[in-house]
Amino acid sequence: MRYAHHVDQVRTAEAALMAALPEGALMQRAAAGLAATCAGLLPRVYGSRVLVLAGSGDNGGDALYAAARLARRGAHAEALLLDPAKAHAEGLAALRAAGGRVTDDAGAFGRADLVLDGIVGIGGRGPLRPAAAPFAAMARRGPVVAVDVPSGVDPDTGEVTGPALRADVTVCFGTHKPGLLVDPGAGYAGVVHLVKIGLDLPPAPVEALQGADVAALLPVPGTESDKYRRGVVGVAAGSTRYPGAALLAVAGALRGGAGAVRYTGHAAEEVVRRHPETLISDAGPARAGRVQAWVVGPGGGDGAEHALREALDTEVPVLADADALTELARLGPDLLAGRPAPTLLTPHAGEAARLLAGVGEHTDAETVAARRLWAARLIAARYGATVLLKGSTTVVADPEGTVRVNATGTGWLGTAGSGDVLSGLAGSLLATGLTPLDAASAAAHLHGLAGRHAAGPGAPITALDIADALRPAWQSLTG
Ligand SMILES: NC(=O)C1=CN([C@@H]2O[C@H](COP(=O)(O)OP(=O)(O)OC[C@H]3O[C@@H](n4cnc5c(N)ncnc54)[C@H](OP(=O)(O)O)[C@@H]3O)[C@@H](O)[C@H]2O)[C@@H](O)CC1
Ligand SMILES: [K+]
Repeated sequence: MRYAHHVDQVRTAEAALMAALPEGALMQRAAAGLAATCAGLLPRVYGSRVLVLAGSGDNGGDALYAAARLARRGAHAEALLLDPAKAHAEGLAALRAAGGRVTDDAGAFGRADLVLDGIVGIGGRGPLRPAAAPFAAMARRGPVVAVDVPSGVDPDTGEVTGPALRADVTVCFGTHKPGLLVDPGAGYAGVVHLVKIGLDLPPAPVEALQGADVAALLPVPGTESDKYRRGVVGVAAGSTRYPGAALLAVAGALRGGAGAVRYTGHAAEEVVRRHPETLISDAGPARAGRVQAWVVGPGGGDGAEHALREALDTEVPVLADADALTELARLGPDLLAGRPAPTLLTPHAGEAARLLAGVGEHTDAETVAARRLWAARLIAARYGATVLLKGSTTVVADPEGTVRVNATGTGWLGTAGSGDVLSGLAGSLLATGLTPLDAASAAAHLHGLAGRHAAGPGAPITALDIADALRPAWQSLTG
């Protein structure tokens, strides 16, 4: 598991630890870890050109001390001070003592074998300021290593509102920051290395499951299991106009761990032809027969409201997607109030914007994509439901405030019907007894892996390719 903490939590833990340590000890721990990572990135430290972009705070201090360590090993280290009057005095003295020097030649950026971005860290707000902004667009020769956070990325949210410095590697201290795990910020962070510095931190508000965490969640049928004990997932999807969504949701559900899939809707014939193992019910969710979770909405068309209302009237968890979300946004969160079982909503950015409009927060898909944590948390809180917000880095938020992010996805997943497979998969995991938070985060992880598996080194994929790749994706976690 990767854990991420907010800036105020880091500051509190830092203050407690600093009080117990000799002055400067924490910064030396950070600088030592940073210098070690940089040394590993350089073919050899001796003779290589290292440039520090140093801002006005301790982030610049970390970078200067790290450069001093590299200078002591023979690197040509230079520092470009963005706010010379406020540069970290002790760090600068250490760099000079080690043979490094200050430069005001911006061309050093393009010549450096490695650039340390010490412009701003957790003290940062907003985009790069004018003195640093040109570096965001400048050609580079060697890797850029962000110190703690890529400058210009909001550490708490991952929001990027203007120029920011794209890093190849980010070395963060004590804990991850949410902005390193959530896009668009995550896209600026590159590979993230954590340097532990001994902070005593509270429970993390944002976490990212790793392969082993997901493997531990996935259901394993016992020897006594039969299809009913493993869980039956109901799928109310598809319409005469959109039968394909039903096929894809069922395809995902069949590979999601439930023992059986029960389908109800207008695409029964197509579903059985393609997936003969599916149980078919003529009645809607209210009378379709026993299931442990309902998936409702993909390709639902005009019938989506009726199916949603019937599913919500049952006593089992409900996953609402696509047309069911549009209906929910129109009808408002009261529709979910008082349900005896949890609800999982799986919007893409456009549907999320509709759900937000349903609670009086008028926004658009672009804003949702740029403010993913905000959007997912707000929908979860206002609808009292768990939310899986699809897109680059999927964000899962539950109404209690826990957030999980998933980074296994690939751009190739952005293909028609991909979301239908995901909702079937997540619904299937719900039916096996996982909580909405676990079902959604495991499904997002598996779906992302399946997309990568299907796309291989890089090729367009179809939604059915993703469904077919769910089995090898699952095996790659449990094997
Ligand atoms: N916490 C820990 O456990 C440890 C922390 N450590 C390190 O300390 C770092 C935090 O240092 P910090 O508090 O001095 O703040 P920092 O990020 O350097 O910013 C300095 C000033 O920059 C300014 N500024 C704001 N936005 C800006 C922008 N967009 N572009 C340009 N400038 C901007 C703003 O000042 P302003 O100009 O607004 O007055 C702000 O006060 C942390 O990230 C880590 O590297 C480690 O050493 C050890 C353990
Ligand atoms: K930085």
